[in-house]
Amino acid sequence: MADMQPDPASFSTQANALLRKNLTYQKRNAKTNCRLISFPFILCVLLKLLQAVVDTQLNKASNKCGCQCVDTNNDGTCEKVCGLQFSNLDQVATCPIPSPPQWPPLLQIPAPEYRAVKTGALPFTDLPNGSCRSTGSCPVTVLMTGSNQSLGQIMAGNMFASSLTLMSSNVTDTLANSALGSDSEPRENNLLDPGFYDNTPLYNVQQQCTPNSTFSVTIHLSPLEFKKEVICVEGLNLWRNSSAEVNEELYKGYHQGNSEGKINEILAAYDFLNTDQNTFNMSIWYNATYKDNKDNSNQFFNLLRIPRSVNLASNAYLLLLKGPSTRILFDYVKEMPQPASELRLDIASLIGTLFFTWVVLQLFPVVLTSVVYEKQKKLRIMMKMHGLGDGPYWLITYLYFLSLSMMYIFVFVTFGSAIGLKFFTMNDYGIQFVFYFIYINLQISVAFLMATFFSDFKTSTVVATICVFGTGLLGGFLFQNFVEDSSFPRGWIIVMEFYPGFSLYRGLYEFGQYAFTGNLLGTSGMKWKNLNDHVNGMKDVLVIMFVEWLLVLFAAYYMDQVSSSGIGKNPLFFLHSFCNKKSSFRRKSSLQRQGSKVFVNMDKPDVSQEREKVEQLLLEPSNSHGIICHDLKKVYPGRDGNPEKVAVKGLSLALPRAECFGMLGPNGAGKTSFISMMIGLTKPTSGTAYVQGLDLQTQIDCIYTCMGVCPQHDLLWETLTGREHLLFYGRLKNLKGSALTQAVEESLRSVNLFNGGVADKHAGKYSGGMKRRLSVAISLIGDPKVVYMDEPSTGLDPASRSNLWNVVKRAKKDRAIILTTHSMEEAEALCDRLGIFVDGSLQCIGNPKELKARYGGSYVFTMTTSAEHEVEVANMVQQLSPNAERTYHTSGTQKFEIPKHEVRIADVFHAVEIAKGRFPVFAWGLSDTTLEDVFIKVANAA
Ligand SMILES: Nc1ncnc2c1ncn2[C@@H]1O[C@H](COP(=O)(O)OP(=O)(O)OP(=O)(O)O)[C@@H](O)[C@H]1O
Repeated sequence: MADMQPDPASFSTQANALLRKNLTYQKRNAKTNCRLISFPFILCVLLKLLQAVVDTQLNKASNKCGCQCVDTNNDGTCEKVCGLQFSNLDQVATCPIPSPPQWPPLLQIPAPEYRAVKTGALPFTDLPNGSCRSTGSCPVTVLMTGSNQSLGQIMAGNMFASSLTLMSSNVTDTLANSALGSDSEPRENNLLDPGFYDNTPLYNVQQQCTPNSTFSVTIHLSPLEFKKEVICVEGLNLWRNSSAEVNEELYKGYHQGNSEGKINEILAAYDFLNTDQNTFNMSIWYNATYKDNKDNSNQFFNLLRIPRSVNLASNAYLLLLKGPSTRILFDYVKEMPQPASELRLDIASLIGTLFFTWVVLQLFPVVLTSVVYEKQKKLRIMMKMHGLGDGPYWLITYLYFLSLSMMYIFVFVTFGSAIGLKFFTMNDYGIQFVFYFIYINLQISVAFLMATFFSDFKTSTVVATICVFGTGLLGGFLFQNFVEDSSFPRGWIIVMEFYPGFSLYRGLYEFGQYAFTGNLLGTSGMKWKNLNDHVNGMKDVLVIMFVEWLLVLFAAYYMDQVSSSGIGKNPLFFLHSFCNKKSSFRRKSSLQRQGSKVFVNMDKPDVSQEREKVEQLLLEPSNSHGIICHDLKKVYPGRDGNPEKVAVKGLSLALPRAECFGMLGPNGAGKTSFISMMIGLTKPTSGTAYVQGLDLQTQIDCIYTCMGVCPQHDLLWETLTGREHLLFYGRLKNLKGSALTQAVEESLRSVNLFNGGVADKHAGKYSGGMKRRLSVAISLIGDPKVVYMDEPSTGLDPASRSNLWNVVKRAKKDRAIILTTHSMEEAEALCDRLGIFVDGSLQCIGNPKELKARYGGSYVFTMTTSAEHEVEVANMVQQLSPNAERTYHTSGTQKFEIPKHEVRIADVFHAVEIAKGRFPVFAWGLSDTTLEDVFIKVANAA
């Protein structure tokens, strides 16, 4: 049997068909496209405008470097000179510093009560006793490691001259208090904070001093000089031979303590860098030795190097991105990075990060709702029923959304770069591409996975929108509270990064940070080599997202297979067979299994006979039948206190090729349940069916390749034309080139949709009847061997209906068609055989004539007279046929059923003529039994 199937379309043909359909559909949705594409433009322009507004504010005289008219040449002429010396605190940050001096090493000295002391939790014995904290006499402890101890000692000597110096503020002029010094709460290194520039060149401190004595140092910020009071501080330099030693000691202490609380103690004890325990950055310890590229020597001061300058930028992100920061500054920057006027907040970077998160996220609802929409509107299953395999569907839908999303991001990045947003221009485009690519893939996979849990696209839209905003907020919240807090366990951050919104935010934040810092320092943004930076989370984010993408994609495919798209597959579906498996063996075995259940219902010999025919066919397979249903049963489980419902009770039916079988039945009889099983919308509770020799239970995907369906409700894309629908389904049925064009034209002509340009009108603009005709045309295109039509002529005018009937009549010549209808006229006109289905089972089966003969072996005689002559009419009928039965009687009109074998038509005419002579007869009639009479009779009897 299986060899009789038409060649199914190959994977690439199906993919091609779907791709073309999607592209046409996308082209039609011009409004949505414009909105989608213009959004990045609008956003970029908005960012640029914002930047301009901020710049305007910063460029106001009150915020700009102060200027004065100075007689520089002593010739009485005034020349405008700007500079630090003419600026107040609001202006000073924007002053350019010509020929900036070398940036000196800076060290923040914690207040005495925070300095490192000996504690039980620490293995160090060379720290001072804790009592010094109360007296304020704790030395400033610096732990040094490296291979060159003498260099370290010399440098330390410079820092802490003799027993130690250093430094505090009390700036003598316009500069604000030093950020560095013995303030008990040292301030953050806000780039707008003038204290930031207040760097004391330690190497100038040459003189001996005793603790707490003060002396004045000169700060050279050419051409300016500042005098500054510094305080001598006692220092304690501890040498360790390697950072490994430091680590070991530190962690030993930690592990011995075996308590998380211990880490805080350790941090407190070592908090010689910082008064804020949470900002203690362990990485400073690890990087105790640092190789200077210039002289290739190990420089101890890099021990305290800021792990990456990006942290500086985080302070500049004002409130939004502000978090605890690394507060030590011990860096060696060659020169002031830029004129101070350039040191302003890159608001665009900041807002860019937030907006961009939102922009990328907003693609999520687009994908989710589209997938759920196709599922809810049954378009997905409709395509599947016409042969679109899961593979091509997944591939094309996935690639489609991927290209759409990538295009969207490409437009955004290109335009953003074109207008000079640092966020894009400063960071390596390669890293950006990889990041966006992986994230977009993850996002689409998550949308696909979520789509398997939704059946209503409106709900999914709401959920997706909540997800987007929730993700933004949660991502931002988590980030603000944990990532920037260097004491937060890294393991937890990695766990949090499994939440895609968080990883997105993290990645974009890293880009923003690098861009900002690069811009600030006049260097570059994130480069590939920066992925290895200790505190750069990008690498983790990329790896996590990549792994997650693969896992989610697999989960989405699996869930899609077992839970949705019509018959959900067995959870172990991947172990099952493929299309080309012969099914005859299965038939026999299933028959043998169920043989004992077969019963013969002598009340319905035609139904029993059909069942026997099915048994016979299953034992001796032949090619003669397109559909064989064997004991097909559907039971809906009880819900909300209702009992279970047996909708189809063991239906057996065999349909030869080239037969149109009509299924009649009252409402709720189970017709739709039967058709739904046959087209793979629901799973049979028991029994099975063979379509073209393929088992419905296990080979539904293969059955789809030779099946056509005209569903009860038209499943069409509103913005595709009738022709485009047929082209799409034709391609799915493996029609190509001129054969496709010809089939589509013929099809359009046959359902009267060809002339007058109707074929090229959007289906959304079709009348109900036109949609119905298109649905019928779709079900027949590509020569499917089995076709299901659920009330195909509903809503058609008589002319269209007759036209449609002709189409079906032509079509049934070489295919099996199952048709449900409530129109007896249609059933009689189209169906070779009929079955009347009541309460889940067939009550009778046969061709219309047989049924009428079997169930309607009588004539119907009707006569209308005045009321007083009713009895005479009844007597007349009684004389004609003693077994006649009055079936209807009201105010002079009576209806009788007269057994055909008891009467001759001529006798009836003769009797009526006589009656007319005796009393007035207003109307009379004699008719044969109609199918409707049979239907009512059978339905009532059942
Ligand atoms: N999903 C379901 N869950 C529970 N019961 C159902 C479900 N679908 C249908 N039924 C019940 O099964 C019976 C058969 O319904 P079905 O829709 O198959 O009848 P029908 O012959 O197609 O009716 P109509 O001609 O009105 O479309 C009805 O009693 C119906 O209430």
